Amino acid sequence: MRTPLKIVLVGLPGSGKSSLGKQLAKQLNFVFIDLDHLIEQETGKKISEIFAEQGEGSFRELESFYLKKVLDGVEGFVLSTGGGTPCFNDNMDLINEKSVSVYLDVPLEEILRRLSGDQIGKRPLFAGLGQGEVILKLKNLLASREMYYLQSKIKLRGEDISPEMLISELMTFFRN
Ligand SMILES: Nc1ncnc2c1ncn2[C@@H]1O[C@H](COP(=O)(O)OP(=O)(O)O)[C@@H](O)[C@H]1O
Ligand SMILES: O=C(O)C1=C[C@@H](OP(=O)(O)O)[C@@H](O)[C@H](O)C1
Ligand SMILES: [Mg+2]
Repeated sequence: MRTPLKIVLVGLPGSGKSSLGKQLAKQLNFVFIDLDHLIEQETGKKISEIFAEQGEGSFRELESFYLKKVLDGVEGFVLSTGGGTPCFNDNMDLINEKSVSVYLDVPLEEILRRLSGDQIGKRPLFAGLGQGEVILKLKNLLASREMYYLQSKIKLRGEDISPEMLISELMTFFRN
C-alpha cells in the first residue's frame, strides 16, 4: 500500500466512524482526527451547544471549514466525519478530491441497537426522540444521505466492520 494517505470515514450516526477510525489510525500508525471532536476543541463548545445556541446552519459552516482545513493538511491521517458532513456544501466532492473515502454501511437495526441509551443524548439530531421515532429518523436520514455516502471510493457493508476488513479493502483498492 502506498503510504502515507488521507483516509476519510463517512456514514450514518452510530455506524462506528469515530470508534473504527481510532482503531484504524492506531493500526496504521496514522494520526486520528474526529471532526466533531476537533470542532468542540476549536470552539470550546459541545456539538449539542452549537446546535442549541447557534443552530444547525452555523454548525454546518464550522463543519465545512474544519473539514477543508484537515483535508488540506499533511497526509497520514484517518478522519472520522460526522454523519451529515458529506451531505452539505461541496463537502463530498472535496473529500473525494483529496482522500480515500470509505462508507461504513451498517444495517439500520444494528445502528438502532447501538444508539440506545446514553448515545442518543450526545446527538442533537436525536435528542428527545423515543425508540420508534429514532428508527424513523434514521430511515429518513438514510433516504436523503445515501446518495452522498454512495459516492465513496470504498463501501463496506456489515454489522461489525473491523479495522482488518478495512485495511484489506484499502489494499485491494490500491492494487486495482
Ligand atoms: N463494531 C461495533 N460493534 C458494536 N458497537 C459499536 C461498534 N462500533 C461502534 N459501536 C458503538 O456504537 C456507538 C456509536 O459509535 P461511534 O463510533 O460513535 O459512531 P459514529 O461516530 O459513526 O456516530 C458507540 O457506543 C460505540 O461504542
Ligand atoms: O448526522 C449528523 O448530522 C450529525 C452527526 C454527529 O456525528 P456522528 O455521526 O459521529 O454521530 C454530529 O456531527 C452532529 O451531531 C450531526
Ligand atoms: Mg462520531
